[in-house]
Amino acid sequence: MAKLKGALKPEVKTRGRATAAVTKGKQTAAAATAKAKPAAAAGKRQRPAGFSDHNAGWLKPAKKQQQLSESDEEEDEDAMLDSDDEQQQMGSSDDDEQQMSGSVDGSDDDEDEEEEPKAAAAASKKQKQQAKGKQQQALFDSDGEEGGSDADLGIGSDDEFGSGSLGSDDEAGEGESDDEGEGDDDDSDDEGGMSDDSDEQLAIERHNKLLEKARKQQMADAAAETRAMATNIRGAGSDDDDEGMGGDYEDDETGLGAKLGAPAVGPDGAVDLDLVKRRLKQVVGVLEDFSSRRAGNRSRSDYMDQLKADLGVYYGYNGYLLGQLAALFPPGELLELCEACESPRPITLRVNSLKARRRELAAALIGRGVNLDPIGPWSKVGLVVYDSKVPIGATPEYMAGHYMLQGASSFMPVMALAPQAGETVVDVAAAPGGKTSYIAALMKNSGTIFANELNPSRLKSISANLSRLGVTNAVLCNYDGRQLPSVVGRNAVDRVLLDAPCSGTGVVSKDPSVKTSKNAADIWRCAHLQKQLLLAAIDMVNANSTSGGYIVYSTCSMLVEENENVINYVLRKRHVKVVPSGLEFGRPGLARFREFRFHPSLQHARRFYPHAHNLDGFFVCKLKKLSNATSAPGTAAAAAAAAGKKQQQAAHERGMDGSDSEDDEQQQQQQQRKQKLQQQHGADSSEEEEDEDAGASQDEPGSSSGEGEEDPEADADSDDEEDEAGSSEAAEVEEEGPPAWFKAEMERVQQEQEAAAAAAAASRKKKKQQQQEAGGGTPGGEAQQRVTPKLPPTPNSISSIKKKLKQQREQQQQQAEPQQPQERLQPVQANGAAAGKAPKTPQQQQQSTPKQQQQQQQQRQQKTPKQQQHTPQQEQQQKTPKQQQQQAAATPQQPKQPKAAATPATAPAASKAGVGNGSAKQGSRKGSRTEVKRGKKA
Ligand SMILES: C[S@@+](CC[C@H](N)C(=O)[O-])C[C@H]1O[C@@H](n2cnc3c(N)ncnc32)[C@H](O)[C@@H]1O
Repeated sequence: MAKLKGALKPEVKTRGRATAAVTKGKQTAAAATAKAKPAAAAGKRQRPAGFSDHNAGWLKPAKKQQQLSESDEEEDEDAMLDSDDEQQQMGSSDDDEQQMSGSVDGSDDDEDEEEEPKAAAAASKKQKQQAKGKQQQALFDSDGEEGGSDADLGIGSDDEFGSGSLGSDDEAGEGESDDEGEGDDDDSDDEGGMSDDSDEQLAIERHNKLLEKARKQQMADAAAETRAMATNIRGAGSDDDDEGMGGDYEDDETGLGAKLGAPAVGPDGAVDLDLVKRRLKQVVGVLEDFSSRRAGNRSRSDYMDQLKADLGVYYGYNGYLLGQLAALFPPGELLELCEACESPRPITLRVNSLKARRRELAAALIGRGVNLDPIGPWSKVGLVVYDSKVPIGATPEYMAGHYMLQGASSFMPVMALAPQAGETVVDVAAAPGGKTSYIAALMKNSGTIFANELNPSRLKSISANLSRLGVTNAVLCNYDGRQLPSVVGRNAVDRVLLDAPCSGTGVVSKDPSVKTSKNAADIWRCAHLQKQLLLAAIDMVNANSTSGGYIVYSTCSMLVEENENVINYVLRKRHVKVVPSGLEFGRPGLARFREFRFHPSLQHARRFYPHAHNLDGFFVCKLKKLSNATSAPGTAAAAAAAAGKKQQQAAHERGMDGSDSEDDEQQQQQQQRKQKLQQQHGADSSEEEEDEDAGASQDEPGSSSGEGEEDPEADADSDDEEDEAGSSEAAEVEEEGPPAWFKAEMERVQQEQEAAAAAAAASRKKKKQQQQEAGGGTPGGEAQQRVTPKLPPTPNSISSIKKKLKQQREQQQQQAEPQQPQERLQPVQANGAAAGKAPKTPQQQQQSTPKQQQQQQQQRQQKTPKQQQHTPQQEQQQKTPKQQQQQAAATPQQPKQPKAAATPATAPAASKAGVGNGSAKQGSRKGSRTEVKRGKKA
């Protein structure tokens, strides 16, 4: 078995510098042996984590560009996500874990030796690539648009280099002056090492395999060294103990390289990072097989404490962040994550489909010496750049706006948002505009994008990027995102993207200061702002949008407080639900974390990790707005109102049917429990059952979601979820339509109307009696009795309320107005025809009092055939809650229905117009409209 130090060793030494005095002794040896070290044997194992790609034949790296085939044409159209890839990616961590614990057994030695020559070249390549990490980064950092100084080096302005972090927004401007991109020439010979491999394997896959192999070898070396060291210490000659922490070392912590709790120092008394690394791996091995490998009576927390301490020393994280990450990942993965965060993610670009096609752009760039591949089958517009002979942010194609330098993870939120042509979309936190421009491309430059950014100094980066990329449908705004609803409007847009400012814990590789600079207070501050921004984002979206009604929330943080907990918060505050994002890979969001219990639908959210997906740490969650109500059904106020109303109803019904008090109590308890659940809504409920109950309150019938158009699978998922969770709340939402507060207001208005109508009826009755007493009865009065429609039993609708209101007003008018004999006949005559009733004889008409005639007119108008086609419920459903609200507000002063109703001022005009010629066309506008309609019907 090769006993050489891994290719990553020099990198390891570099890492430790910040936090420890480094023992230098072994570094040279590590560096010297690294080139001879077989970094990897490609292709014989399961695919490593990283980009997956089924487009291997699509384009070859630079040296193979002549092999470009016309069959590639279809790729852009047909690239499909392959879930197998995800399985492989997800499964890769298991694979890694096996290697971690099993690498000491040397089972892969033969394979290593066979592939050594090729792998050595690859390792050398890898080393150079790592050394060039800064060079690569500089390709992108040279950003004239964001304050970069060197125009020669490109003008890429990329969200990767824009800061998502609070308080460090200007990091985007830190572009390094870089002409090192040219230095890539030197490495071109090495590319053969990569391209010699099977054509079936993409370079990125090979790259990952090499990485993985190197890591595995490094672990094997470390284990061997550990054994050797332990052997030396113990004075025993055997180094055959492959059991690591098990076997001989069970009671001897020297197997760790350093005892638990002891500083890992070398002979010179300085911290020995090699020793730290070895202990890290050994401790991980023990923790993954704790019962058989722990030493003596050491507890798990002893090992965990050691793990965190060593991670802190080795990688430079502070205790707070390590605690958070350790709660998120099992030990082996935590180590992988820390390791992955030490190297930059692949450089990627997004083809601007407004100006270019991927295949053509790729060919052009390859021609300039850019070594690239499609990013993966999950994107039709992404390219991954391995290296380049030219500054990738300064090519003619870049200048012409054919592409945007953009981290692969930043594709995800826009893909989840899935903006449609012609929509109105808000990008709440837009600088430097990477996602905005992608949105514009998906919308084909149609509709409107409000691209907002708080930091004025970052506005120019958006402006420059959008201009270069040919985006013409964006409006730049400079507001605090929390104010946007009052600027753009509430319930006014189709979709909102909130790519929120965050702690940046997912982009440590770009900003290593995050490792030490973030504490609990920072995270809390971020989360607080994120919640406010997300509420504002939701408030802008129109739930009744025919094509949209969606909000996507994303962060480049891995912390639950900034992600799932923010979503869970808004689920309680607004009437939204989590829907599948449509992203086919990424790990599911968390429904449980530490003391948190989130809504189960949070599993629809997606998490991306550097070590698992070769992407920045990222979180994406898609929400569907269910109604434009400002309070969600889950809020305390809404729950109390709903519960109170139901209790009232139940009590009323029991009063009628005589249910016993035990039922009452049970029902009350049920109500209280439901109310409590709605208030807690998962965040602090501890039982699974409660989560599910709370879940029901988030569901809605799929019919109104409109998801099917863009995400059929999402629809199916939603339906499943609704079925599972039960739909009692959903039915309530669907049936009742308007929110609770609105209905309560309607009921109040209705009660007032009914009271007024009853008073008016009593008054009428009294008057009638008086008339009868005075004149011996009036046929007109009888007629009125006959034609007055009996109002339907108070449906909870605006139209019925309006009818009642109108009726009441008419009653009042009748009582207040002086009678005008000249005009009294005309409305009745006309109305009689319009309503399809047998016209009364002149005699009958004369017998009706003006009030009665007016009443008859109004009643007939209220029951025009058109109106009769619509039930009050239908009318209600046809209006948005906002319209209903406006209508309700306007109803008492300005009843709009029926349209034909003549006001007291216009009625005489209409009457006059009808006199003599039977035509209403010469009447006033209102009157004539009414009369024309009548005329036609007649
Ligand atoms: C993650 S970055 C956005 C990256 C951008 N979406 C892209 O893809 O190019 C977050 C941005 O939010 C901005 N920001 C911070 N607080 C804000 C607030 N209250 N309102 C709006 N934007 C804010 C920051 O200046 C930063 O530019």
